[in-house]
Amino acid sequence: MLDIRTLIVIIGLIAALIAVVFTVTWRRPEVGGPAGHWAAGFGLAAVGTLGTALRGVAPDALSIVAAALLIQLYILLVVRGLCRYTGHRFPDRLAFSVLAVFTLAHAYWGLIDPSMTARIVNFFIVFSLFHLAGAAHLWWRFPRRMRTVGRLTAAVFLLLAVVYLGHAASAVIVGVSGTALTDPDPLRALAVVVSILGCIVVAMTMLWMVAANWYIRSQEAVRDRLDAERRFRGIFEHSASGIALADASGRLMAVNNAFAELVGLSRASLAGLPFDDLDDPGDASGDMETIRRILSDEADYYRTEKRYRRPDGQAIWADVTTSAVRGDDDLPTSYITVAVDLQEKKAAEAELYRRAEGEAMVQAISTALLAAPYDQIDETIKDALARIGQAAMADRSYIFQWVDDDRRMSNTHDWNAEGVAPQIRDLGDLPASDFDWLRRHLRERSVPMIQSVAEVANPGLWALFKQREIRSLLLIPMVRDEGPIGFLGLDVVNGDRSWTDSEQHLLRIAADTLAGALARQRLEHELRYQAHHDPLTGLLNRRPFEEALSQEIHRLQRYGAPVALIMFDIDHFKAVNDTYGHDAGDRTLAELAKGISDQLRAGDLLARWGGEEFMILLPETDAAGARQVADSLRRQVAEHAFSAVGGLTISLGVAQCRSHETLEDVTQRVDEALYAAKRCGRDRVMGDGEARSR
Ligand SMILES: Nc1nc2c(ncn2[C@@H]2O[C@H](COP(=O)(O)OP(=O)(O)OP(=O)(O)O)[C@@H](O)[C@H]2O)c(=O)[nH]1
Repeated sequence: MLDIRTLIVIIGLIAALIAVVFTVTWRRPEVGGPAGHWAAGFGLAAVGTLGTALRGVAPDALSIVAAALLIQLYILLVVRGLCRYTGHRFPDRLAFSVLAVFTLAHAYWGLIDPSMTARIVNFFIVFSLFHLAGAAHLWWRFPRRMRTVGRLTAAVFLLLAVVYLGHAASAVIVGVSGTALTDPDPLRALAVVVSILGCIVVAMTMLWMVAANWYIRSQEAVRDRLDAERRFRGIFEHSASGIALADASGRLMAVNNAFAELVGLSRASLAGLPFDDLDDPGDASGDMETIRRILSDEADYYRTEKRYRRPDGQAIWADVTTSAVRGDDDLPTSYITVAVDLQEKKAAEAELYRRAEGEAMVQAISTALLAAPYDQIDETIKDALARIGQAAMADRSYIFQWVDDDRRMSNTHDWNAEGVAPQIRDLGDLPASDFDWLRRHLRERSVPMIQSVAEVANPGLWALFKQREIRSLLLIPMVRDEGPIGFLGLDVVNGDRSWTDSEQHLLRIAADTLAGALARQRLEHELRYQAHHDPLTGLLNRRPFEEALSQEIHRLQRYGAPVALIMFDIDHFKAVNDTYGHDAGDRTLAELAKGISDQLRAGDLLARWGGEEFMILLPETDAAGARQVADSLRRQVAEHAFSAVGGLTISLGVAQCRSHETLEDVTQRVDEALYAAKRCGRDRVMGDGEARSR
């Protein structure tokens, strides 16, 4: 059997051990300050209990006083820690003043009035009052949100106060009934009571701490959830990204403003809408299958780039991340989609792509135009216009050039998208004065871009564009060193369109390339003209005439089509020169060429053969027909009064080509006929047969 004092010592030691273990191990950082207070409280409780136990070992009034003091201090600190933790102000000065008074009272009764009854009564009453005050405080003054804990603790305090009062009452009764208080048994009984009470307090406090800890945790969980919800709501409402919550069936439950803005619908109209109704019909994204996998916990999230379709038909690119929203059992119940608007990125990508395509287009057309032979320049320009029109997303691309010494404007080349009516036939010859407004632009090398014809203020222009069903247009000057030669035009008839600076830059390069090709064409045309024409009379010269004659001989040989030649020259032209001067002779030659040329049919070809000799090619004509023509010409010349020299005559030789002969053969025969006409007296026509017979 254990001695009762040994038992008390053991209980006290266990309590002290619990306190030390608690002090060392219980360091939850989130509890912080209160843990320290509680640990200190436990330490004091242990010491108090030990003190009480020692009192049992060595009965002494001082040890009871010390124990009482320590236990009260412990309770005070526990309540104070709790108050600090809950943010409630603890009346430090008042509490410690009361404690000091009670301690002095203990000291007085313990030391000065050693009456045990007085000490015991005093001890229990003070203890009881202290707990009553604590209970009242916890009951009424505890923070509202922890009221349950406060009132639970108050109830414990109240219970303890009642117990202490009971003890005080029993001590009085024992004292009154004359029990010898010096009897070791009542003292031992008292020591046991005190130590047991100490242990009860420790145990209750531990219980209370566990309950408080649980309560705090649950409060923290609620608070965390509320915080998380508040944070989520803040992110949801103010996020620049679109956020949409949808239930397991794919119907939208909530969307934020950014999402509503992204898809072009109001938040109210989006609620309850099937999420996939917003998808662009052109995208078979297979979202629902992936979402099914997320909802059945087979995938965490998925991210993709997809298009939503706005009510106005515009497709909007978005970077979309979809993940599951989990319920209390941690299983996916719905899903959340975060959509980041990619329009700018996609537009930049498209712009880069278009620029690269535009550069490739410009490169290709400049190579093709540079390499194009003279007779294919027009075709190559048309191909280039097709490429330019398609790259610039226009419905029509065309070239206008100033012609006739800038007096007229002509639409010389065009390309029209499928289904777009060509305009070139009506625009081949326009007065340049209609384009004065344009000339101003071109002179300044500015690009007149009309994004929407509806904005055009000039009524004449507006009517012109309207008549041609033009909605937007861009005109780019084509300028050479010598000045503007025309412009490259782009029309849009199926909607409004604007061209970015970089597009305009590329189109300017394309227009310069086209201008270069046109200039080369003009130059070559000029050189060819000069090479093929006689500058004095403007007639073809000998070489191209021979080419034409060869072709006719070929036709004759192949199809038997008759062809005849007339060769003529002015009679005594030397005398004309000598009499009137060389210049007058020149003017006379030009006048004769014009007069003869006016008399000929459209298919006939007049050329200056050399000196004052001319040759006429008469396709589909036999010798008799040629002779008739020659006679008529001779007569008209003879009757004509030349401005510089007056009357003149010409001699003419006629020959019909034979199918087996060469160009040299036939020209020689016609030359012989002319020679015969000269020999026979001039101012006459001679056939080659006649020439030989003479
Ligand atoms: N003004 C001028 N005279 C030219 C031109 N080409 C040739 N002639 C002249 O034409 C004359 C031709 O003289 P001829 O060959 O003797 O012939 P013709 O005087 O006309 O005598 P027939 O032909 O025999 O009637 C020469 O005096 C040339 O100088 C030209 O381009 N301009």
